[in-house]
Amino acid sequence: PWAELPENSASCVDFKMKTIEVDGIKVRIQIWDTAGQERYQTITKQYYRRAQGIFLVYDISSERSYQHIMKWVSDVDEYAPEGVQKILIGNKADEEQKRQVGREQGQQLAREYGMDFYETSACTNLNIKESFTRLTELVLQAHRKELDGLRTRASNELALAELEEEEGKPEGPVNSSKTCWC
Ligand SMILES: Nc1nc2c(ncn2[C@@H]2O[C@H](COP(=O)(O)OP(=O)(O)OP(=O)(O)O)[C@@H](O)[C@H]2O)c(=O)[nH]1
Repeated sequence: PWAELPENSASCVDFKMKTIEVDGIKVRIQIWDTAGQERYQTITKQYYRRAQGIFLVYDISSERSYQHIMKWVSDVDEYAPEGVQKILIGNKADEEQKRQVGREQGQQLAREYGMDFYETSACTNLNIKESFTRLTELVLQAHRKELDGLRTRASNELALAELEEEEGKPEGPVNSSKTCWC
């Protein structure tokens, strides 16, 4: 993937790979952490295009970061693929004494956008594994649906082609030697 990186992206995109287990299956995930600052957005938006799952993250100790989520959602809607899976994250849950955004506010916003919601902490590891596993699960589910749809369509088309072939066949020897009953 490095060959496809836009120029100057080193300072605004961090990349990691990780293997996690979902439903007993080992899944290797690529994690792209894009910078939040406005000045990098021409570059970072280009990464949405190939995303399958996205975490929209605010900081529970910053009302401003929470207000920004609407803007992130509209960017994601504009630049990410249609079936992209999204989860809302309220990070820094360990900073209870500095909290400016209530847990219910997070839940409410997530409900409005039809997303799952977690409060996390990168310091205490709260819900880190859970949220990554959930997002991976959602991505796998979405792809399974897509695959099932393709499979159904393919088998319908095959059945239709067989039917057409059958109907198009010239009448066989049994019919051609049929006695006339009239
Ligand atoms: N207490 C606490 N601090 C955190 C947590 N997560 C990140 N931080 C701190 O918050 C600061 C910003 O973290 P970053 O990971 O740089 O945040 P970011 O959203 O990636 O920043 P940009 O993408 O560059 O805008 C750092 O000082 C981190 O140590 C957390 O869960 N709890």
